[in-house]
Amino acid sequence: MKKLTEEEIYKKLEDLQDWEFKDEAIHTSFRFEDFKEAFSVMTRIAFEAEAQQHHPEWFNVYDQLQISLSTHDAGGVTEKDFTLAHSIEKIVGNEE
Ligand SMILES: C[C@H](O)[C@H](O)[C@H]1CNC2=NC(N)=NC(=O)C2=N1
Repeated sequence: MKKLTEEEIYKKLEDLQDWEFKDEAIHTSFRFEDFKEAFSVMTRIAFEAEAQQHHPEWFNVYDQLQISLSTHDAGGVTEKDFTLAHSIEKIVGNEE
């Protein structure tokens, strides 16, 4: 999969709320009601990641979840990262 240019990445970020491009990856963070809510969302994301064969780098403490997406083989951000990002937004209820 082809690594996207910075211009392409910034254009695609316009369709995602609260995601940013930094260090060859796209990043976001969420805060939930509690740990149960956070881990429940993480479980749903995990199943979707498996289905897409594309997996998040993430960090969770209690009700907080930080997510970074990149494509290792490409050494940067590809279409696959944006596909998973939009799936994550749907799972958390920010997108239809
Ligand atoms: C073979 C398998 O599809 C690859 O190793 C996948 C697995 N999940 C992945 N996830 C992410 N985020 N980036 C990758 O490059 C990647 N590669």
